Amino acid sequence: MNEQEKINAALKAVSFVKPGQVVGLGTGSTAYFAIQEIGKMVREGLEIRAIPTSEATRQLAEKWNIPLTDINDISTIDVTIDGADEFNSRLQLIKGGGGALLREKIVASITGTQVIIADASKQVEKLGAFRVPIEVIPFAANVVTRKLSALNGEASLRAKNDSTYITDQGNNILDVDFGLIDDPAALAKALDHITGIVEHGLFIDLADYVIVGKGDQVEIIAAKN
Ligand SMILES: O=C[C@H](O)[C@H](O)[C@H](O)COP(=O)(O)O
Repeated sequence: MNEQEKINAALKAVSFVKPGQVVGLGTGSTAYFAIQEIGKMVREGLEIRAIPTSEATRQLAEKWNIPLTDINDISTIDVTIDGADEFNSRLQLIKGGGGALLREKIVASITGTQVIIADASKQVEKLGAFRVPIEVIPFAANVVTRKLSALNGEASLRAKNDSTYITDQGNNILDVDFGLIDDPAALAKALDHITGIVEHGLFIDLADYVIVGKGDQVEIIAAKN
């Protein structure tokens, strides 16, 4: 994990933001730098409306006086800048380490240009060293845990400060070890069909670009369509 790589990726990503756009604001320690930079651009006169992907990001955006809008009042988001926990060469992602995957995926699903920013440690050949975060309704946590073991997934209920972790939607997170994942798209489809899962952290065909900081360089990787 390299802070300067995160900063460099974030500074590159904000060049995707243009005046008048609706902008999705991601969550996490990498998105933090992009939000801060967008805040400075707003202070210098950039006019945008933004949609935060978590309550933490909402607070950060408010601190920077970034104008916010309600996702229910718009039909598309022009560009979203967000982080990731892992990405592979097909720009498939694991997200949700910070618990924000549900709003992040909703935002990504209506975003025209999804820009992921990361330091070099996030780039992997196969996804899965980072456990897949899965948001579940509390009522179903054990039901889903048992169904996941049928998919060779070992689930742990996320905790924070000795209590069960609660998402912005009042749900829980299972962090699931599937080992290294041979076919993330197939696993994502299987997870889509488990009742009780609200959403999972496998992001398939959602990233248009990954901007990765590598030392003092920045690499922009575009999705192959
Ligand atoms: O739930 C959190 C998000 O998916 C984050 O974008 C992801 O965990 C990466 O966070 P960070 O940039 O702090 O590594």
